[in-house]
Amino acid sequence: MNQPTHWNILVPNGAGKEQLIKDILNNKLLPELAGQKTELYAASAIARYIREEELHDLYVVTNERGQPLKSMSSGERKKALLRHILQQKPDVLILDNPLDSLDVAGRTALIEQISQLATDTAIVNIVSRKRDFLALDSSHLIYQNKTLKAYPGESNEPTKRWFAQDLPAPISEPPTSANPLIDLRQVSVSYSERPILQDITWQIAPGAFWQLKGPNGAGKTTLLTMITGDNHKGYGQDLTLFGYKKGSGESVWDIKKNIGYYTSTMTHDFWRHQSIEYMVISGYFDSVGLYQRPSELQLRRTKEWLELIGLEKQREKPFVSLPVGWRRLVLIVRAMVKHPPLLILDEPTSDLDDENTALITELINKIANESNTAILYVSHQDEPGLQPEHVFELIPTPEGSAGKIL
Ligand SMILES: Nc1ncnc2c1ncn2[C@@H]1O[C@H](COP(=O)(O)OP(=O)(O)OP(=O)(O)O)[C@@H](O)[C@H]1O
Repeated sequence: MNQPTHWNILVPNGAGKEQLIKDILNNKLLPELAGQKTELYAASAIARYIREEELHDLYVVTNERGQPLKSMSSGERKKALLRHILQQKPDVLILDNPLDSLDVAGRTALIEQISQLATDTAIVNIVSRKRDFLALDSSHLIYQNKTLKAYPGESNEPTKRWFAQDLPAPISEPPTSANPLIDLRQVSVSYSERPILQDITWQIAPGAFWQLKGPNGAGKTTLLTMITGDNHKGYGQDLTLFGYKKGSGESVWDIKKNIGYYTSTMTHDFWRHQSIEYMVISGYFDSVGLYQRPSELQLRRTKEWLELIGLEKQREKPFVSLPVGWRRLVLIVRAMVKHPPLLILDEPTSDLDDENTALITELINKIANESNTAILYVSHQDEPGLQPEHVFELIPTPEGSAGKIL
C-alpha cells in the first residue's frame, strides 16, 4: 500500500478556517482526497454531537463510563470524540487545532496515536499556531486569501508592543475589602458519588496573579464554579467568597459584583448585534441584557479603554465585525472595566494565532502590573508570555483531586 500524504496547515485567525474545512470536505481544496472516507476532529463536531444529545436524546459519542458528552469536561470530550472517530476507520482525518484543551498527557497520547495512524490514514492538521504542527512527513502550507500556499517559515519581525497608554482608573472604590478574597477550606465535591475534588484548601489574596492547572477532568471548571458561587455543592462547606460565608444569605450579585469573567467560548456566543462601545460599557453592569443609562464617568472611562486598545474610532462598529483576537481583547476589557477584585480568565489564548496570543498576553500582563485586581487564569499549556506569581495545581487521586501550590 502507498504511504498516504499528510498536510500541516497554518491558518491565522480571520483567514476563514471554517471555509477551509468546508472546501476540503467538498473537495474544492486538496482534491486528491476526493472519494475517501473522511472524519473531522474538531470542536465544531463536538458541538454537533452535543446538539444531538440535547435535541434528540441521541448519545453517539460517550466514554468508557457511558457518560454523555454534555457533562464531560472539555478534554474528556476531545478524547471521547477521537475514540469514536478511530472506530470509524477513516481514510482521511482532518484535525482542527487538535492539541487545544488537552493536558500534557493527553497531547502526548494524541501525538502518538496520530503518528501511528499516519501509516495508513491521510492526516490534515489545521492549526492556529506553528508550535502545533505535527512531526509528520508532510507538506507545510499556510491558508491566506482563501488559497493554500507553501508555508514560508517563521517571520523575523521584532515583537510588536500594542499598548502605550496606562490602564484607565477605576470609577469607584472596590466592592470588598476582604482579605483573602477567596477562602476555601477542605472543600470537596462529588458527582453521582464519584469524588472530583477532595479537601481543597486555597486562599486568593487581593492583587495576586494565579494560574490554575491540572489534567483534563481534574476539576478545574468545577473549582471555578465554587469560586463564582455558581455551584450548589458549595453549600454546607467551609467556603468564604469576598467576605461572605457561603450560605449566610448572600445573593448571587453580592458575589458577581466582585468578579470579571472571561471564557473563550464567549467570543462566539454572545452579543452578536452590539457595537464595540456597548460591549465595553456593558461591563459596568452586572446584569447582562438589562441596559441602564451609563454615567458620564462610565462613558469617559469607556473612551479611555477604547483608546488604550486602539478601537476608539471604530467604537460604533458591530462587535462581530472585529477579528477574533480583537473580539477577545474587547471581552477581556469588558470583564475588567469595573476593576473587579478578581478577574477570571478561562483559557484566554486557546484557538488564537501567534500574533493574537501576543496581543492578549500583553493586555493580561498590563492588568497584572497596573491594577489591584487579582487574576486567576486557567490554561492547559503554559503560555511563555505569562508569568503568574503562583500556581495551584489539581492532582487527581482515586478519592478526588487534591490541590498543590507550586
Ligand atoms: N454535571 C456533571 N455530572 C457528572 N459528572 C460531571 C458533571 N460535571 C463535571 N463532571 C465530571 O467532573 C470531572 C471534572 O470536570 P471539570 O470540567 O471540572 O474538569 P476540568 O479540570 O475543567 O477538565 P478539562 O481540563 O478537560 O476542561 C470530569 O470527570 C467531568 O466528567
